[in-house]
Amino acid sequence: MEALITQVQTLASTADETGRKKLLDALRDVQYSLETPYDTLQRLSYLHLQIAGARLGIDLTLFEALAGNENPLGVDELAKNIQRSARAPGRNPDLSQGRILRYLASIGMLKETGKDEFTANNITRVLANTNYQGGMHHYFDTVGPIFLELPNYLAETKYKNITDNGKTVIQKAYNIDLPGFIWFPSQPKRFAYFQQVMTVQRAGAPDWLSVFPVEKEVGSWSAQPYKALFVDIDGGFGHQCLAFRAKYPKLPGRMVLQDIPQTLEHVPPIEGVEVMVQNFFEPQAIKGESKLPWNPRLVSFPSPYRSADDILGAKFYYLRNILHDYPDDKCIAILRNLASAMDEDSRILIDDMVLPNTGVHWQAAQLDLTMMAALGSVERTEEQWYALMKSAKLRILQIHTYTTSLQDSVIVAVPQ
Ligand SMILES: C[S@@+](CC[C@H](N)C(=O)[O-])C[C@H]1O[C@@H](n2cnc3c(N)ncnc32)[C@H](O)[C@@H]1O
Repeated sequence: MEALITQVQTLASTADETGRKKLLDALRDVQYSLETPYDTLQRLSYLHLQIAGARLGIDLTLFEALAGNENPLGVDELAKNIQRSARAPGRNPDLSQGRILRYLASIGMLKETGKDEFTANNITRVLANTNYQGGMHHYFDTVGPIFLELPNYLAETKYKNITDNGKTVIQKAYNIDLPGFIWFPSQPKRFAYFQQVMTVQRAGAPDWLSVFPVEKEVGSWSAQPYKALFVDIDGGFGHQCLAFRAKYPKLPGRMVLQDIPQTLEHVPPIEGVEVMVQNFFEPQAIKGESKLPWNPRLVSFPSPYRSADDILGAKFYYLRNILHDYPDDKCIAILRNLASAMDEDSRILIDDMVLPNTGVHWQAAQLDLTMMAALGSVERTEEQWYALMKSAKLRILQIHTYTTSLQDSVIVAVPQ
């Protein structure tokens, strides 16, 4: 047994991302093949409890306490840590029986080192990180109730595909009329958790800059007089602007982060990145037509808008994980707003999943169902992307794929 485990670990340590994922899936298949029906019942029936356990551990600051100590901690010491924690004020948990801790250890979220004594493992360290904690909150607090409603919703709607973002499971789960992405920003706590997890999505996997040939695409394009090189449309906290600038510090041209005010008010200043309010359902402000000279006194875009007339078209209009939030009619509206802003050198870069027609990975399939249930949208197959772009009167020039399980890709598009 030990030899087998060492062999698997060695294989994993030398594998690339694709190989590592293949190994994980193969190990899962072996595990399931060994299950008795009762094992299967046990595993599936308690899936809710696993994420509830993670939430509990986060609320009690257990993961931070263990990850912050090299040595194992006893339950009494852990309880004292929780009382001292600024994030769990007034909490005085009874850990004396170790029930929560032993459950978390039994499902691998921490490690039991002796009687009433625990230490961190790799999963503890993930759950001690604020952004991953945001993810646990997002999936437990906000997405969880949607999953619970999904079977009944689909039974009531005769299992039709969900394509209307005003009639998804979210309206039933939260007793609201608004589409998810209109309702969501009005929920500051939920929205903040979501933005946190957005910053770590795909962490550890290759990113789009590893495959997209930025310098080649920029070629002889000139940023003169004051053109934007990169507009991150609904870029959230601006992490892609940061990554782009870190990789290409010398490329000329302005960097612009656009989003809605509810998001931008949480974004700390980012050096070299101008922040601009832009609703993507309204005409894109950074556009090809230039009527007025540039006003050099304005070093950042005030909110709300400055005059759009003195802003020149951008080289790249980048949309990461935006179009998968919307059904086709809304995507077409977003894309048309961009198409009418583009000049002949502009390119739309869509950073989204491009699914194969068969053999979709479970991580992609679960995201797709979440999109359907919450937003009436879809993770599109290559065929669906081509059809959507044609309807938006755009032409796909290339598709650069950079992850294997999710098939994250950059779709490069121009007006037809
Ligand atoms: C799925 S997140 C993607 C964020 C970012 N592109 C990323 O990959 O991390 C969607 C973003 O769209 C923004 N958003 C939602 N509705 C919008 C609208 N009507 N106009 C502009 N941005 C919007 C949200 O504030 C959020 O930052």
